[in-house]
Amino acid sequence: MAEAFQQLVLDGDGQSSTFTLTGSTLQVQRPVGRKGPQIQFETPLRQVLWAELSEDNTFNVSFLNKKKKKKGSLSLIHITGPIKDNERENVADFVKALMDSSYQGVSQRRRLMLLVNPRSGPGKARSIYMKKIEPLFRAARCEVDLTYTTHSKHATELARSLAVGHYDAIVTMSGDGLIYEVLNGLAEHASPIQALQTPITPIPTGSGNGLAYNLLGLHEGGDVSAAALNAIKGKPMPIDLFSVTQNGQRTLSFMSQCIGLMAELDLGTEHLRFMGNHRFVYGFVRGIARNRACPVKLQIKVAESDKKAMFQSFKETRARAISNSSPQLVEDSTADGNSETNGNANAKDSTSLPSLRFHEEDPVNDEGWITFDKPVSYIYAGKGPFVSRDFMQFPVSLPNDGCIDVVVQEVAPRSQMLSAMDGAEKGIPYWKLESQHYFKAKAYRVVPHTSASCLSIDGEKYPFEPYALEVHPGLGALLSPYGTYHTDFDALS
Ligand SMILES: Nc1ncnc2c1ncn2[C@@H]1O[C@H](COP(=O)(O)OP(=O)(O)OP(=O)(O)O)[C@@H](O)[C@H]1O
Repeated sequence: MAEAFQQLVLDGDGQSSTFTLTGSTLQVQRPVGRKGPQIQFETPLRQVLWAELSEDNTFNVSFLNKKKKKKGSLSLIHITGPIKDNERENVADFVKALMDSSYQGVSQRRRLMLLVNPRSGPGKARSIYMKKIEPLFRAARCEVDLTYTTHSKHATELARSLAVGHYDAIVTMSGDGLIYEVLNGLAEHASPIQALQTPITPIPTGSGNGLAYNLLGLHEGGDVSAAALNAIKGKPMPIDLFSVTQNGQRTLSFMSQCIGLMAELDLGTEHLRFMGNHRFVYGFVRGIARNRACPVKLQIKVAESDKKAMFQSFKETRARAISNSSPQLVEDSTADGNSETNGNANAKDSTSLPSLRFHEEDPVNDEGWITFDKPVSYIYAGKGPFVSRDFMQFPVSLPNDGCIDVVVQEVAPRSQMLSAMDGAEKGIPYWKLESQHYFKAKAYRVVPHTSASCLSIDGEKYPFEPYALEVHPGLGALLSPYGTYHTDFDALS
């Protein structure tokens, strides 16, 4: 265990720099120029990427510092200075203490498979990688295996033949779509259960980056440096995945499925991409103006439907996860090169995905299934509170509670539907909108009675035809600094 407090004073040309290691931060005080004023940094140890004493008596430290002006994004700082021969022992002790405490419970020199989609979002992923991410991985001495994806499904092909155990994480620079491709590639791997235990983590350069916001929260979710730091220091966090079957085809989903108004406002406005994000607002308002039902048969295997009980359980589970996983304090099972086992540990060596339990023709007679019998405006089901930066559709979602959150919006008066936009970024409709039903479910099935709508699975367009879904507890893994999603949700005051 590293000492809680340690100080290093270096006397470069008569002007001293002081490095202080407290229990949780590194403080640096050094002169700017020969006679300039002192500059001060105080950075959490989690943001220290590397420290070393080189053979030629140079002390180097690299860390990420929060810029106060630039919306609090992280920037990389290197400090280098000569030391004297007689300081070597002292400096070596300090470097060891700093490295031990900065990487407590986390393996150093992570081996990362990095997939950069140069066409994602506004098309800047390549330059963001060169300018911001590569220097950061280099500073942390990560071993990076980089591929620029060249075509659709390229990530699936690479994940399908992943060398299991070779990487500590798969990092994507794109949007949520590339994660979906990676997961479905891992699902087609010869050892899918093991392959899916390789943690995945996004660096947000796409147009939809919901997962990054769920992992890092609203403040850091859009910061590519914070996301790269999560790749370097995040801890494996098991997540539930979903099997969706349609027309005999099985795919894995990690984020959401949507039909009715909320799917139409996205997939039904693709021809309006030139409008940017305004197209979603246009699609929403158009949907409310039409205010039509999406006729479907919906059956749900319900685990919980009481909003207060779900909220209580969310608060307790979240608090437990955070206290078990405060940064720097958790054992990292990737430290020895083996990824963390998860809820499917007993199936670790299996050569196939978990078998399907709830996809039979008509499950209504089974225990726990209900049929939703009111006219439906939309169904949105998924995992992770945010489906996009400004829409918290699943406020009580937990990464591995073995459930999918299913939101069913009844057809309601237009004024009520419009009020659903109020506080949608904070999940307020969960409490306020009585016509919005919320279930924790183990499985659900949808049979459309119309062809006039859309089905979106993790943002991808699927035929608007019958499908069934079931949850696989802890089948996948992400990296997280917090052991749970970094979003909060409160009771109405
Ligand atoms: N070099 C490439 N050229 C074209 N498409 C690619 C390339 N590499 C990957 N893709 C595809 O680009 C898609 C990117 O999806 P993703 O959600 O990650 O990013 P995005 O920019 O948010 O996408 P979108 O705006 O389409 O939602 C993936 O479906 C993938 O198949």
